[in-house]
Amino acid sequence: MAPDTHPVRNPGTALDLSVVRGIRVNRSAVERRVGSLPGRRTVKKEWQAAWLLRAISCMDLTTLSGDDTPGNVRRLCAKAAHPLKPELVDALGIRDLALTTGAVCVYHQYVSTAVDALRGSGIPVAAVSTGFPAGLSPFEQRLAEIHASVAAGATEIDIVITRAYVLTGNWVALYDEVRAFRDACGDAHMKTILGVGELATLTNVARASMVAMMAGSDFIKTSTGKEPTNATLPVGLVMTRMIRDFGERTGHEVGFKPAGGIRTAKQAVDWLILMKEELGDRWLRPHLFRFGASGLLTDVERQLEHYVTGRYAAAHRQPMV
Ligand SMILES: O=C[C@H](O)COP(=O)(O)O
Repeated sequence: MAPDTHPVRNPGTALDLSVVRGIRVNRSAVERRVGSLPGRRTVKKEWQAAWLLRAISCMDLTTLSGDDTPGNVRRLCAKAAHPLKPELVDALGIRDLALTTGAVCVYHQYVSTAVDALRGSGIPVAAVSTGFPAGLSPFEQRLAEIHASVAAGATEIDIVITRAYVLTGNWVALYDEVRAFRDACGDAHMKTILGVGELATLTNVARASMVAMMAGSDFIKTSTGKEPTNATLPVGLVMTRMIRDFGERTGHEVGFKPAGGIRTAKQAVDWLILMKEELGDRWLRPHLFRFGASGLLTDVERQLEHYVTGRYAAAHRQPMV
């Protein structure tokens, strides 16, 4: 299944400060709602495999390590194109699906390596950009980084915001920054990383989400994977409620990408349940939902193997991606 292309983009709106300042989040209500989610939709065994295949198709298979090499990136791309072992594909009866991950996500340095490795596969390359992960390099340098990654063939750009703008309530500066990044992206789709673990409150997360969408983000993304706290379900609930709210106000659909610390098939299913409950089935497809994850595919493959054979593969037989 070649990843869905993004049919429509979010053009954004003017910054509406009265909307942004009017947003307040009640943490205990959020926690109650998150606590009720697992009981709402038990995923039956036979459906579990289908949900895990969906998780693969929505995965930005990621490597963002200081020791990345061209060889690692090429191996990651091969895995993205063929995420499951051929014998597992046959046992699941999904050869015709031609399943791939949603994208491969790398540092700028490896965009051209990934583009070459994925040529002909239809799998997009996403680049983390704008001084990832802290986002504190000079502004012109951050813009230049976007231009360079787009020129190298990235069709998705994951930008990071200046967290200080959120922490000081400088919504105009945040809007202008994200808008400038969006302009620099051109036709590349932009995912805006909020760095939620550094935003102090859920109200800040909600307001930053709204400003990022007003400024034209195609996706909002929780984390870089480098903050002390990354993707959590309460934060996910707040961000998806903002996506719903923005959609109701403007008619624009914005995607969601939880990232950082998502390593198990069970976590993946929890996130898919959240999306289905909060935003509906349209947000279970790669044009509106992605996992940002470096290690998740390993466990998903392991669980699918268990589903098929009734036992787990020995750890040494499970390739690390
Ligand atoms: O954007 C993706 C994240 O950096 C991945 O984080 P992870 O390595 O914890 O899965």
